[in-house]
Amino acid sequence: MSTTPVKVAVTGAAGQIGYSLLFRIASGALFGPETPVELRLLEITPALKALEGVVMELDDCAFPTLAGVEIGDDATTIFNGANLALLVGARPRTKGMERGDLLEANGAIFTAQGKALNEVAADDIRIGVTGNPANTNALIAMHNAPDIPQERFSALTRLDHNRALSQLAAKTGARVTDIRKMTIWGNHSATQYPDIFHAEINGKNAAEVVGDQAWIENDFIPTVAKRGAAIIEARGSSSAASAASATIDAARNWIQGSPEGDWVSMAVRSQGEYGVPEGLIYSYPVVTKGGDWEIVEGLEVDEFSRARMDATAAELVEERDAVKELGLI
Ligand SMILES: NC(=O)C1=CN([C@@H]2O[C@H](COP(=O)(O)OP(=O)(O)OC[C@H]3O[C@@H](n4cnc5c(N)ncnc54)[C@H](O)[C@@H]3O)[C@@H](O)[C@H]2O)C=CC1
Ligand SMILES: O=C([O-])CC(=O)C(=O)O
Repeated sequence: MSTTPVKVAVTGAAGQIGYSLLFRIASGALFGPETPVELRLLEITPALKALEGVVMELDDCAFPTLAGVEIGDDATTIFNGANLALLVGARPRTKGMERGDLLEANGAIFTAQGKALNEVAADDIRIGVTGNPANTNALIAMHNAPDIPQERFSALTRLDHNRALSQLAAKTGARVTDIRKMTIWGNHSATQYPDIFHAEINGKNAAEVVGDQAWIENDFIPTVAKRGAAIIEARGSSSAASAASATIDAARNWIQGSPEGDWVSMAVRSQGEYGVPEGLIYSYPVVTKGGDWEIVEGLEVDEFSRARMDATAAELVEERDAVKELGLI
């Protein structure tokens, strides 16, 4: 085992997703059995006691890969020297809260955390944002960390990607491992566009294998895009274990690379690829290697896809303009 632990900061560590995520990171699911991990856990002050309980449980697992845990409510202390920051904690929308209020509350969190990361994170920092509205929270953090290269920020659409794989597998009888080149375009919201027109099932075009445009339009796309709401409806609270699993998948592929001959979906800073306004954090098909990502370019986009890619971009433009108006970026 190597001796220098990787420092992984997790925010919202006492929350639902945290409760699944921390144990998997500590057990080696992210960096493998040979790499020790130090967890640095950020919470708001009232949640620190609950977080102490979670740390007691982490201790009780006696994970061979867990080299240490630090907890606290000060971002500058917790992010100090972090190599990877998973920003999960966010302010949920509560009754009577307008969209603007939500953006403002989260704006304050991601402004402060962006600044702290800028100040104290390690030079090789990678930042994955899970907390909603994930794309715009990532945008705010990125703008508040001017010394960190913009490509080090991404927002989580891997859960949507995994949901899409699972729905397509169920429809066609394939295994998820038979499917490649799934794409989620745009925002982690109901406007996202899960696209199977470039996907392959055992090397054959997925849309052709399905052969049912009505299913794609009326079933597949809305099921994937509204899955978060369906889980809340059924479970009484939002996806947590699957969100934690996707957070791990996304970070692991980012650092260790996407599978040969395949790609993954990540929301990353647009430089105008596929006609998306520059500067948005927009989900694209990406190939990753050694902590870097590259957008898969040159895919053909028909009218059906274009309309959906534009609609989700328009929503992100609205969110960006709202946070700009609030002076957050
Ligand atoms: N991108 C995605 O695919 C998904 C995103 N989410 C989002 O992830 C976020 C977390 O979800 P849950 O764990 O279920 O929520 P939760 O409410 O159980 O936990 C959130 C935690 O964040 C903490 N927190 C709030 N402000 C903080 C701050 N300034 N610094 C550090 N911690 C802070 C809270 O105290 C709480 O413990 C939510 O915004 C949720 O909407 C959830 C599922 C999927
Ligand atoms: O809406 C939420 O908080 C949950 C969410 O993002 C999802 O499950 O995709």
